[in-house]
Amino acid sequence: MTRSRRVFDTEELFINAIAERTAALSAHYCHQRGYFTVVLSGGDLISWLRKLLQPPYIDSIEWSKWHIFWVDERVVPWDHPDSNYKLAMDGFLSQVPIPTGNIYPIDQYCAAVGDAKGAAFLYEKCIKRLVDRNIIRSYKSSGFPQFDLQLLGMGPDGHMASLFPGHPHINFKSNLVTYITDSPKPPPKRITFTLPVINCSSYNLMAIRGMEQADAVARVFNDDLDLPTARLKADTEVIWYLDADAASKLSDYDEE
Ligand SMILES: O=C1O[C@H](COP(=O)(O)O)[C@@H](O)[C@H](O)[C@H]1O
Repeated sequence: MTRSRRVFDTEELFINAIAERTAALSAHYCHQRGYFTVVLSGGDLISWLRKLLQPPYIDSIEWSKWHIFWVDERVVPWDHPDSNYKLAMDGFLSQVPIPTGNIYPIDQYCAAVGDAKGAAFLYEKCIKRLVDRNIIRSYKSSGFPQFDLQLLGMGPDGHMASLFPGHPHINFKSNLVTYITDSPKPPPKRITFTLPVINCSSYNLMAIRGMEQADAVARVFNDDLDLPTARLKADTEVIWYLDADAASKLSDYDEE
């Protein structure tokens, strides 16, 4: 596995780099397999995908081959303002021609009634079904899902997906998807990929901007394993895209 890190001076350069890398990986996997499996997170990440909605990307990407998943989801109705699915639909997915059947939100009924356990169970089942159909690759024949690209963000406390510092679920290994009902960041009910699934991904792109994240970024690069984000790996490459504020407490970095 390689780990690369780039620091960008402007938001424009930062979002251009996300679009460029995503489009390059899309071209690679669409050509190689006929599918591109993309895992989204919530938060600021979605607005940073906006370059993909513009030329040249909007016209050149083979959107019909994309399959969309969520690394974590808040267990709220699909149309709730806290829903990561709604965030992605409103800000990105509704504006690209990805077939509806290739978009995999959490179960609508579980979301509506707030059944976190049921939502995690059904999401795991959905992922396994797609591994069986060979839409999601299987990690080195282990049966574990291997996504092509996960687009991730980090909270100021160092959480990624819905894996929070100090919570035992960071060590869960027996499920692909787990759930919590006591998230320190609202809303409390969430489902999340477990760490082994996150770290199986071929590429993990972690995008972080802002001064609020600077302490956690410095701790991550000092390998402070109390922070879930410090445990991020990938099968091929972990790509860190930061802005100057987020990188400001690192001892060394190259600005672009
Ligand atoms: O609650 C969540 O937070 C993280 C980080 O969000 P950010 O806005 O600080 O980047 C996000 O990655 C996750 O998907 C979301 O559910």
